[in-house]
Amino acid sequence: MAQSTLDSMPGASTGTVVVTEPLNFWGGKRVKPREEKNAEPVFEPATGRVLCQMVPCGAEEVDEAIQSAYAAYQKWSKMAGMERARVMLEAARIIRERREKIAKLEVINNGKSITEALVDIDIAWQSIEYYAGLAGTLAGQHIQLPGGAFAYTRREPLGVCVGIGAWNYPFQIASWKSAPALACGNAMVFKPSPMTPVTAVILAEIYKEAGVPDGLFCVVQGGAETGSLLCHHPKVAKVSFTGSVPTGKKVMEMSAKSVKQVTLELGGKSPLIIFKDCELENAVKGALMANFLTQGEVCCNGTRVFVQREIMPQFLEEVVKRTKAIPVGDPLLESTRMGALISKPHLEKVLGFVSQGARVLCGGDPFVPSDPKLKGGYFMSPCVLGTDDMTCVKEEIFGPVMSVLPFDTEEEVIQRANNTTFGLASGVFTRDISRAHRVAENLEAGTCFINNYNISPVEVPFGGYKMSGFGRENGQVTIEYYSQLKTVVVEMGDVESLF
Ligand SMILES: NC(=O)c1ccc[n+]([C@@H]2O[C@H](COP(=O)([O-])OP(=O)(O)OC[C@H]3O[C@@H](n4cnc5c(N)ncnc54)[C@H](O)[C@@H]3O)[C@@H](O)[C@H]2O)c1
Repeated sequence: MAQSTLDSMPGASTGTVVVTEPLNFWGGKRVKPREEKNAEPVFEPATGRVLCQMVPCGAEEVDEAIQSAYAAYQKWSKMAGMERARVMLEAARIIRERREKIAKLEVINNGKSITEALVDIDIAWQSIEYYAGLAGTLAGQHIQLPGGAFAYTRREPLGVCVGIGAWNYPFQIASWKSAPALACGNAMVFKPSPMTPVTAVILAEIYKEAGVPDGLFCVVQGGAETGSLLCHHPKVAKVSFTGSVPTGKKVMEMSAKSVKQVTLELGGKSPLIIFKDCELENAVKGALMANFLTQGEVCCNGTRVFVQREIMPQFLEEVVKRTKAIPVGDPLLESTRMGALISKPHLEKVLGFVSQGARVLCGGDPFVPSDPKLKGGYFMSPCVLGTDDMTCVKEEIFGPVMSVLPFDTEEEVIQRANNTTFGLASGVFTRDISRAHRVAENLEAGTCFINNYNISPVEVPFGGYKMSGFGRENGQVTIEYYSQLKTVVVEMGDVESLF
């Protein structure tokens, strides 16, 4: 298995790992692709080398995975919440124990720095631990009715849920979706992005080792076609999707045909508003955190940084100085703060945005690290832009590109901040607490950070407004997105019939 891939991890360095084990998982084990003919190469972003082959699952394989998940669901859903919790806590413990190996594999497949990947893996096990804690608390209500009759509600699972993931947080997305799903008694079939297929199957193995019934968490590999087979399958009760707005719309349309529930975690172009009364040092740090994690490939990034005109010169001086100082290079080195973008076409797309006539204050060029093994990697220098009204300020770039825009008044900046079809996140830096809460109230976004940016504790709901999607991940509320209420009405006397 990839237990063997994982075992090779401690000594692994960039440019050395090849993954050959099958990447599908159902029925409690890894499953070889039925036919190899549509195999696609998966690249290690830091070197441009082929890491493995991704072979998409066809209709029969998708059906097998779903049937195996359904069989597991029949057992798992009958267990008490506390029994499910014990298994999930064991899964969280195993992930914690193997965090370094899993993080390394994530880096090799995704290109992000090891420092960040370790945080991602920690957030993944924390999410499983958090929902394990909630599993035993799921309960209904008792409602007294006239004449001794009563009703009660039962919080029941939905059935087989599908998770479809993006490539920027592969292991974490699989955990954020499966943790609440499993806590509520569902099974999940997860499809990772075809660009990052290698770590979801490790999560599947860990769940199995922790004691879930075979089939409870399955992994099918593939792209759009496999995703569409999952969304159309009649035995699937819900689809939880993380990805771009155009794909999210398709997922919703396909799911509508058989009235499946849908959660959509989509893209963003989030505003970060910095008022002149802010603590400047923190605001600068906040702007960097809002733009440069995971090479800027983060859905909730605050890529439109609005700065009040009076403090613009000092702000720009600091931000540009620190952006230029970000160490870009081998993502497995602890000193690296920015690794490689996910793919060559994506790097070219991001560089294309920069070259659209914007005022470049720093970066925005292809970057070739001095280490010869990284020559074919997809690196660029982090970039700060200083002009308004360009495509860069409207469309999601999904790369290390921050746009800094001047503003004068609170009223004006709120109107400009909300002038977007997206609504995933937002942020405000100010020392004026009334202003902070007023701005938070008026921003049209699912999250508003006050005097910080891009922290995502698992206890806190996360999700979008407007075209950034609906439904939530994390927090107690997500239980509602993975369960349904049954009402049971109980008569204690005779039936009063009108007939
Ligand atoms: N809101 C969030 O939580 C969040 C988190 C991470 C990424 N994102 C967003 O994801 C996007 C980047 O990820 P991406 O490039 O992988 O997005 P994408 O939309 O191209 O792909 C996402 C997933 O959908 C699958 N897919 C593609 N076509 C499909 C179809 N027709 N039917 C079913 N599935 C299909 C892909 O194979 C992949 O697994 C960005 O827009 C980013 O903002 C959002």
